[in-house]
Amino acid sequence: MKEKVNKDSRVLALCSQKGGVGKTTSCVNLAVGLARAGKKVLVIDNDPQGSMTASLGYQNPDELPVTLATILTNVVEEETFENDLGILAHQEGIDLLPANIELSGMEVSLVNFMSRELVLKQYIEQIRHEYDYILIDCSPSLGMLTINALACADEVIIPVQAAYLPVKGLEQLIRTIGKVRRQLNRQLEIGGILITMVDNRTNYARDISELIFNTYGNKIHIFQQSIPFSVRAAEISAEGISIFQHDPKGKVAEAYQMMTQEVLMDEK
Ligand SMILES: Nc1ncnc2c1ncn2[C@@H]1O[C@H](COP(=O)(O)OP(=O)(O)OP(=O)(O)O)[C@@H](O)[C@H]1O
Ligand SMILES: [Mg+2]
Repeated sequence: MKEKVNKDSRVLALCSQKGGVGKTTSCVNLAVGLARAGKKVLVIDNDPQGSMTASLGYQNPDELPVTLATILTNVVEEETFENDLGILAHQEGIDLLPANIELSGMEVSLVNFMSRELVLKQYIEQIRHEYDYILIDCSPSLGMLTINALACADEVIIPVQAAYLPVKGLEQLIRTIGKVRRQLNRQLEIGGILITMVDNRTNYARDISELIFNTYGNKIHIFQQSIPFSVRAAEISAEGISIFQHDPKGKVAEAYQMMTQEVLMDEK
């Protein structure tokens, strides 16, 4: 049977060099949100910490024999491989390409490779027809792995934690995205800033949200729906499931559901 060619697949990278802002949590919940809306979704763990891999139930990522590092090595060495190599199926209907500490070696070994920024892109081009959405969870750095994600993404989603002044870090990230757009990937767009961990009881969180809207609102899309702070969100990584299964009636599930709708509305 001929495979369905999906020309409209979207590749979204969740990216911020600031650590702990909710990239992985948002990647997991957006992915499951999209799957619940009937989309075929692959998440790629592009972080040697393997946090998303652990969050999706593989608590010891270092024991996994085939990961993103295997795939990238195959691409570099021009080995042919099956599209489903290394893909794990999660109980909530999404596919996962896991990562572990082995990926940190790629950061170095890619440097000597000729098309070092386009290694992940080669893989994505091989598999993207099989998915509606491919989500890439980046590590908190702007190193070679993150550049690889930006070089193959259609859009970047930038989670920003509503608890500190993000302006400086954001400027650097936006500059990097501009550079990648000019030099490597003319399609790249900023899909939006997602404000996370909002504690509505504090004025501070409200001030930060307002500041982000005032500073960037006229040039970058900011998701209308922000993600509230809740210990329920922090619990999911230990459970290996999304917020939709862990606390389906809670405010975080509702927020990710609404945010997912915003992503779906942007489909071209
Ligand atoms: N809405 C939320 N409310 C409360 N805690 C949250 C929320 N979202 C995420 N967390 C917790 O905050 C921490 C950081 O979140 P997460 O791992 O998603 O961030 P990250 O940007 O991927 O981090 P890193 O930069 O290390 O990859 C985690 O312990 C997570 O469980
Ligand atoms: Mg993370």
